[in-house]
Amino acid sequence: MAATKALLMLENFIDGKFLPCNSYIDSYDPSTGEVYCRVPDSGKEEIEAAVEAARRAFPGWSSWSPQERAQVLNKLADLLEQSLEELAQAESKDQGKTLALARTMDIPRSVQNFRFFASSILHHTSECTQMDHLGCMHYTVRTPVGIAGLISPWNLPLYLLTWKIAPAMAAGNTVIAKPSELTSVTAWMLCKLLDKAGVPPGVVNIVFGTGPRVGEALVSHPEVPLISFTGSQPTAERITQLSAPHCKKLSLELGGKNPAIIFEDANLDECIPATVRSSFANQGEICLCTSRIFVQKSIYSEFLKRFVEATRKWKVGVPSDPSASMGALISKAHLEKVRSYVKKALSEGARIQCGEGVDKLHLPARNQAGYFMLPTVITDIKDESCCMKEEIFGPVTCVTPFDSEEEVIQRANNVKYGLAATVWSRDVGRVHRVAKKLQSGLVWTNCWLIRELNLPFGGMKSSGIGREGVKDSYDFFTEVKTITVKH
Ligand SMILES: NC(=O)c1ccc[n+]([C@@H]2O[C@H](COP(=O)([O-])OP(=O)(O)OC[C@H]3O[C@@H](n4cnc5c(N)ncnc54)[C@H](O)[C@@H]3O)[C@@H](O)[C@H]2O)c1
Ligand SMILES: N/C(=C/C=C\C=O)C(=O)O
Repeated sequence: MAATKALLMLENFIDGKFLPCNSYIDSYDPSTGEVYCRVPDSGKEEIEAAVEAARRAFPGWSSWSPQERAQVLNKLADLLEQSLEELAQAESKDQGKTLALARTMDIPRSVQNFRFFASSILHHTSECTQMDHLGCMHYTVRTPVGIAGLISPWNLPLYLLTWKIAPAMAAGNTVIAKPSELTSVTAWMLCKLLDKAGVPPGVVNIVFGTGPRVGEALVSHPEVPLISFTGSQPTAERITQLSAPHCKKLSLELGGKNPAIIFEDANLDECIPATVRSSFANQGEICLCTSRIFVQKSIYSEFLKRFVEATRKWKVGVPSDPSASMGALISKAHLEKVRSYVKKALSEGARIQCGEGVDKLHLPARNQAGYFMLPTVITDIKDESCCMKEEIFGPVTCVTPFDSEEEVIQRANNVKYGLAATVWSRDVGRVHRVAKKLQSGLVWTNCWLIRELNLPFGGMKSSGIGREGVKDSYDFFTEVKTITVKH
């Protein structure tokens, strides 16, 4: 009889202790489609216990100096760095991304998040004004909000969880975090490092489970005054409804339908590989990924030919394969959702230049049930198509020609999202001019995904509310008070 593999059993981490749950959710290895892990299916009871722990820990943690808190965050960064390989293996297995990407992006950025906010918390300044004629001075002070509710998505699990935990802790808040139930393993591994880093019990509590059950229990709890959420717009709408009665502070980092605008003077030797990467990195499961490519008409044919050739070299493989550029999508349901957009495009008369339904996917036998899909390029698609309007969040990108700068700006802006964009041109005046006119919170010119953590990150329109970054996260995770002194 074939030996059944022992399942990895996660536990909630509350008040510095790992606690079992009375029900669990199956979690799958996207590269094989097999259940390999079980995640606690927590609810109100677990949130109540986490709130009690976080409440109890808050007076102590918030009274620590920024220097003392920074020391703990730096120790945590060191411990994460020492566990990089183990964490990368776990992230790759849990999310389906290549091991190479987990090693070079996800885990190093998680380390950087703790180091970055450990440093920045030491350098914030407050404001002061004087009214000499009234014998008054005014100054601001910032204090931690209290218990921070953090909800993160499945595409960059530890990277985006730590992007919230680090600033919340640095500012003196205690934390209740709920990672995605689809990718909970590295959050659980993080919990195993907290005590060794010197994090007092109750400062960081991680409760696992589904959005509607434990997520909503967290969002609607009256003692959690703020929610930092990264995920989809429909979920954000639900969170906004639930938190409204409590007038909670909300940070909402949502989806995108990000354009790449390629002018005829672009350096195609640089632009094409960068735009393949911006379209298909992490299986296209990055909120900043390019999903609409506008190419000036005079170079459209050359660009398309070279872009399709380069896309066909973007290898889909088993995540542990060092030659793979892309791994498996997160779930069977998500794979079917992404495929349905390609079918829809075909039904509208669009052309599939490469990928889904055109080229053949080659995988080992044990991975045939994995959630793999080829990077897919769609052309001859109308701007009104759902493939050009809706976030697909998979390895699918659309290429379409344009004539003038004015036309392409209008078309690029003509979606409900406003998260990121790339602009490719050697004309420096043009890149500045176009970047300013694009309705995006982030614009990369002649590059993609060079992240400056000091500056605001986030989107406009339906891509979210608020920003994250050194000042923006500090402002979000603190309350400001203006004090007037009459002398
Ligand atoms: N702007 C960004 O920085 C950014 C980054 C990554 C992902 N995203 C977006 O996230 C989406 C993909 O991630 P996803 O599928 O995990 O999103 P999702 O909204 O389904 O889930 C995100 C998180 O919210 C939780 N959740 C779901 N329903 C909830 C509810 N009713 N109450 C409370 N919590 C709930 C989930 O369990 C998960 O932890 C895409 O739209 C992508 O663009 C945005
Ligand atoms: N918040 C960030 C998100 C990046 C990609 C999301 O899918 C970041 O880079 O800081």
